[in-house]
Amino acid sequence: MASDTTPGTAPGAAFGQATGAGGHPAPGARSGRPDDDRPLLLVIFGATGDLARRKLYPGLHRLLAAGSLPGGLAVVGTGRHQPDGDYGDLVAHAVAEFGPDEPDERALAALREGAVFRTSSAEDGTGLAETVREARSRLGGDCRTLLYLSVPPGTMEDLLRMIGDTGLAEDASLVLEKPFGQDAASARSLNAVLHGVVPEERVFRIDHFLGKEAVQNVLVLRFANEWLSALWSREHVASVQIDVPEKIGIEGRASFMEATGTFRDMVSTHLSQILGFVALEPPAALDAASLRAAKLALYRELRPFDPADTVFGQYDGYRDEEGVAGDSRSETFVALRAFVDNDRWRDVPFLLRTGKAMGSGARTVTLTLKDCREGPFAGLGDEDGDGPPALVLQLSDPPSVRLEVRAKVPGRGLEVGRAALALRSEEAFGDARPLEAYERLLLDALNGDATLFTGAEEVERLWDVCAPVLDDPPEPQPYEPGSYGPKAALDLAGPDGWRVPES
Ligand SMILES: NC(=O)C1=CN([C@@H]2O[C@H](COP(=O)(O)OP(=O)(O)OC[C@H]3O[C@@H](n4cnc5c(N)ncnc54)[C@H](OP(=O)(O)O)[C@@H]3O)[C@@H](O)[C@H]2O)C=CC1
Ligand SMILES: O=C1O[C@H](COP(=O)(O)O)[C@@H](O)[C@H](O)[C@H]1O
Repeated sequence: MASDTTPGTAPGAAFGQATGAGGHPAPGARSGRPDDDRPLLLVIFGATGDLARRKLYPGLHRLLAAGSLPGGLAVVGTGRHQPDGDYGDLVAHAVAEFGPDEPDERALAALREGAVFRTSSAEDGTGLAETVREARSRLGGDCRTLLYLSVPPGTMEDLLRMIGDTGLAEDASLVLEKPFGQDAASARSLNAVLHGVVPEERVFRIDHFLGKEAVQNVLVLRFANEWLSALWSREHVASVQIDVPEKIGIEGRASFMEATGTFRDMVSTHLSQILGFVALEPPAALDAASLRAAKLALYRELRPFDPADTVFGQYDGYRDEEGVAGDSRSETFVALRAFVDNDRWRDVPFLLRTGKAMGSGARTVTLTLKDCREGPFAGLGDEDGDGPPALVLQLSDPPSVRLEVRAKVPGRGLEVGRAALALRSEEAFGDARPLEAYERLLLDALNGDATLFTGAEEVERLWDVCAPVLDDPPEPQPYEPGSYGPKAALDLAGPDGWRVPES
């Protein structure tokens, strides 16, 4: 926990393909040159959408600027509707709006130069297939192709059929955005269609929270520190909170929120994936097969979410947003209490919370530790009101970690106070420039590394876990924008409450 770690000295395992000392490259390391020099064709479905503009184009720009992509790069954007104006302009505006203050002009020019748009739909992909064939032959015979489905979950299955029928998937890999399906039945059906189009080895189901440094750090903290591993169970942990509040509202994504809701958008995906990393048993290795096996085993022991332990909320004013129904019952907030029925976690509540238009954007995983049960300090109360000791992992970029402990207050006697040991990544590893989650995962997918992508079986199992709440959703309760959600959600956390980190 001390913040005096020597930069660059962290030994041992990381994620990804094996090279170098300890058998692995440092995750997120910028090599300044691509892992694979073959030309690259990226086909983005949903190319005019929010995600493409907010993350994919700025991410590609940064990767190009860092020299991490091959010179021969072409982007084919597609969707049912032609963008207003030139596609290259849309890409450039997205980089200007969501990228760095001063874009790298050469990278931007390269991105624009290789960008073309062609309309397509689930019913008709012939024009797109033609454009893709032309782009591939321009790039050369050995070009790699990545199809990125950045579209709403309900549209993927029909698009995949079209992709299969038109031959677009030949020799291509597929990245599919979350949520994967909308429930257990649709996820199973989607997997079946998908596997008829490409084998699982060429499938990359993305959950970008797994691309975040702070989320990967959960695994390193747990498994690279023997003493922390020893602490990581019901023996010492009283409760776990996974708190992902967002200050932003729906940012114009009314149709997405109305169709999907926060439970499917955030809980069945990001929060459950974080829970997976926090709670899984030690994986045999840090590769795709081992990590997926460990998560699947954990999710099989995760008790299906109980509607009685779930609170849905909707912020006041949501129904006035453009595109939202006046009587909408879509939830913009979810809090729930979950349990893992195994020897490590039996009876330890896992509290999950996320929502839009909330009072804080500080995302945290908090392991509240048990109070001393024996010895001279047994039975210490919570006189200072700060709650028991806790390990607080801040899911920020860069990450930070606080171990909140009891310590002696200087002076006569043995007065007990609270203090924190803190690790701030930017102080500890100053020069290590992290990749943004989408940059990291785009690179991994391009290089065929599926370690940080989700597997077919685990997503299906997670939908089974979600089924009781999907079948019997609680009525959304109103909450004020800028608050911490409805009162019922505050009560869910019990007497210790939700721990909101110091900013
Ligand atoms: N926005 C975000 O911050 C994030 C989004 N995601 C995920 O990314 C995916 C896309 O999200 P986002 O960009 O926000 O969504 P948008 O609502 O902005 O839609 C993306 C694109 O999908 C296309 N589309 C919509 N319906 C269809 C259809 N029936 N057939 C073909 N294309 C269709 C639209 O283009 P057109 O109308 O031209 O067809 C649209 O531009 C979702 O799965 C979401 O969960 C993940 C992380 C973050
Ligand atoms: O997948 C999604 O994630 C974003 C939050 O991701 P972040 O990395 O920008 O914090 C969320 O706002 C969006 O609703 C959801 O679709």
